[in-house]
Amino acid sequence: MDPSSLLNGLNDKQAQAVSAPLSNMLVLAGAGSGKTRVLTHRIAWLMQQLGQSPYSILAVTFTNKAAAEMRERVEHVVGTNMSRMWIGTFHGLAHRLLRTHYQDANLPQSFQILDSDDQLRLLKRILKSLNLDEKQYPPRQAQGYINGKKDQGLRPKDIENTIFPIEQNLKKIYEVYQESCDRAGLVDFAEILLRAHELWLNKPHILAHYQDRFKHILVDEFQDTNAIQYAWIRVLAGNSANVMIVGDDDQSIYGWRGAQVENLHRFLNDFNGAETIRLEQNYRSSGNILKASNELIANNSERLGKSLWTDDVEGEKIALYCAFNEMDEARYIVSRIADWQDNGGSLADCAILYRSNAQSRVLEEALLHKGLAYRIYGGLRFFERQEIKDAMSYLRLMANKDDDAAFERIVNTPARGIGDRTLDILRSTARQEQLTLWQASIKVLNEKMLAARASNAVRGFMDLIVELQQQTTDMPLYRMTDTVIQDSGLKTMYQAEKGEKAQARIDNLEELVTAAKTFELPEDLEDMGELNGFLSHAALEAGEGQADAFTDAVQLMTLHSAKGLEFPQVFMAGVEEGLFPSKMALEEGDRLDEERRLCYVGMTRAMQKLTITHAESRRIYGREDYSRPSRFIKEIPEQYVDEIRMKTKVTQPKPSFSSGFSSGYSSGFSSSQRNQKSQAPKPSFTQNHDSGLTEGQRVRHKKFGEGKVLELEGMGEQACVRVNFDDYGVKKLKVMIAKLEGL
Ligand SMILES: Nc1ncnc2c1ncn2[C@@H]1O[C@H](COP(=O)(O)OP(=O)(O)OP(=O)(O)O)[C@@H](O)[C@H]1O
Ligand SMILES: [Mg+2]
Repeated sequence: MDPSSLLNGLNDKQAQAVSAPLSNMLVLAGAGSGKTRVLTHRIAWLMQQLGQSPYSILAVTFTNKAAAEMRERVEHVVGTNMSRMWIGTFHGLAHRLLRTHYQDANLPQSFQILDSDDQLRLLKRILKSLNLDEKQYPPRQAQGYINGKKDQGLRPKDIENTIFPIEQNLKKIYEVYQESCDRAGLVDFAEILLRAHELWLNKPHILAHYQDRFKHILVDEFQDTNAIQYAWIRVLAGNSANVMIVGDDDQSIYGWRGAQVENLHRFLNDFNGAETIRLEQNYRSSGNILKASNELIANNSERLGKSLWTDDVEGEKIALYCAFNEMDEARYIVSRIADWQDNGGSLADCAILYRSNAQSRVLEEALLHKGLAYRIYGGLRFFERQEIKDAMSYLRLMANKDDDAAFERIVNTPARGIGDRTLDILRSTARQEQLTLWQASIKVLNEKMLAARASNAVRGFMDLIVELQQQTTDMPLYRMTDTVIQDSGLKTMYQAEKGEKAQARIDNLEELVTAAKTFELPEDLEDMGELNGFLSHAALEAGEGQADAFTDAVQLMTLHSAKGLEFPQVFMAGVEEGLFPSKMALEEGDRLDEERRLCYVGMTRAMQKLTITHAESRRIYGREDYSRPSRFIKEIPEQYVDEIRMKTKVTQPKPSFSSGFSSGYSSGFSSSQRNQKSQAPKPSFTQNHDSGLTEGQRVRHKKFGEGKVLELEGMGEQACVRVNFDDYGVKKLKVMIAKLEGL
């Protein structure tokens, strides 16, 4: 391919970064300046112009969604299958390493991931067992302490003893917590990274293998790496890999979770000959939005300093709407989205961003009321919902009987007469004998430590798990999931609850079967088995995968999860003192700058139109607050803002807004304000293929039986096909190997 075509559509600075000789490099630039685009093109350049194999490339992105997009974009540019390239989040990649080298990492093959909710439950139990008062040692604080230490690479033995009893006890909690995770084969999120780092340090032959392999390491959003992530990359890179990092100090928004923006400087010191390339042209936002964002962020001190310009038109001013209350705010936003849609715009072009997850409920109600489809990223994550976690816990316990977190969750769900007293006996036996709860139950039963009824109940539970496991061994994953939902009694339990909420829970359980059906285990992880693969997928990709990509829907997410994304229409809701900046940030002075960066991230997501809203009163977290507009609004010069006046109050609510959304605002806006270009939907390609297969065709596979071809990609030896098998769900197969028979 002609090298210039890879550089087409790039400015000089971008082209310089993409086509640089092999070296270490930092691309430091503001929002929307094409950092991610440079990273993607660089990967293509490495392969096409410098003859590097995808096998030698490791790319780290911030979300699984971003990873999938990047893989797709690179495949599109280079036209080959990139399955041999490793690309993912820090957690996803580290998890993959641990799965592959579980023995060297001292983990059982069936180890499971402990999410933050389960982690908290486990800690509560540990506090109790140590006789520590939850008031003096709030479980969340202990959780923060443990995760914080792990993020710094510290085990309990690495933490110095202090004379302060609280610290000593926190350390003790960490110790006991870790022992019980290790016993149960559970790793929390921070542990995944820490163990992967320890794997480098303790197993030189494994490190050598990967150092030999990954000659090229590329990391997006580097400003948000924490100490352990930095160390992991540093060790892996050794002295020979070429590392390209891209980042923006103004978008560092995870300081509260241990991210260290100093890692950008550290990189320049630690990596030989690292050069900095700065990009200054913004291609995303129209003039007013960009200038307003620049002015806002200029209020921060200690910036590396960047200037961003655009040659795009001034565009529309930022709309600022002051609502009576949160319902009026939601209604306003929704009415604007409906207008946008009426003018031919697509819903997916609209994003509503908020500071706190709790804000989403009112927005959801307003969207439902208006009949607009929406999708939530993060927050109410599918795999975090109660009923899903219940069902997954059955699967987890079937995969690994020592999984204490799963045991605790379902031992009496649905209720089967195992009360607190019985559980206390199980827990204390487990603690005294250093056993897991499952092992402790066996002992308690054998030694007849329980009254007959309790003992029958525990036995019944254990039998159920063993039976479920035996009965489903040879089933495809989705049938296994379905069987568990039915035979565990979960479905019956939720059916008995009645009401809309219960129905939603049943719908979700059914959706879980679909999720299992469409789950694809990556080829190189086949050893771990479909069940373990699915469980890890649920823990790692919670929420990101929930979206049905085919429905046009408004996107709702927190400001944090909007990082790296862009939308023609952005609404920032609840921009009020105490909410954004948050109360906590206001109390701890040094966090104000980080909130401002978060505001900058939010504003710079907007391409054509940014709307900022705040409410005079707001009911949130169960109380009513009267609030002032955020200081961030005042920091945006007036010339970029169009303040929307509320229409005169109407006493009669509009009929279509009879419930809940009946406050003052009465009509939509003049259409002159809405002449935004709408974006055409992406075309979908149906291709013919040199394999002789076509999309939509029915085929037969020796093992998986009959199914329908969903998608074909790549050519020749690399050609792959995705087939939805009637009994086994979606599988991605190499055409050469699969030997599909057309029907
Ligand atoms: N040279 C260019 N010509 C035209 N469009 C470009 C160019 N470079 C980037 N873009 C477009 O500008 C937008 C922003 O690019 P990109 O997402 O790579 O920026 P970024 O620096 O990674 O932003 P963020 O800091 O928000 O992650 C994208 O739509 C991208 O396709
Ligand atoms: Mg980016």
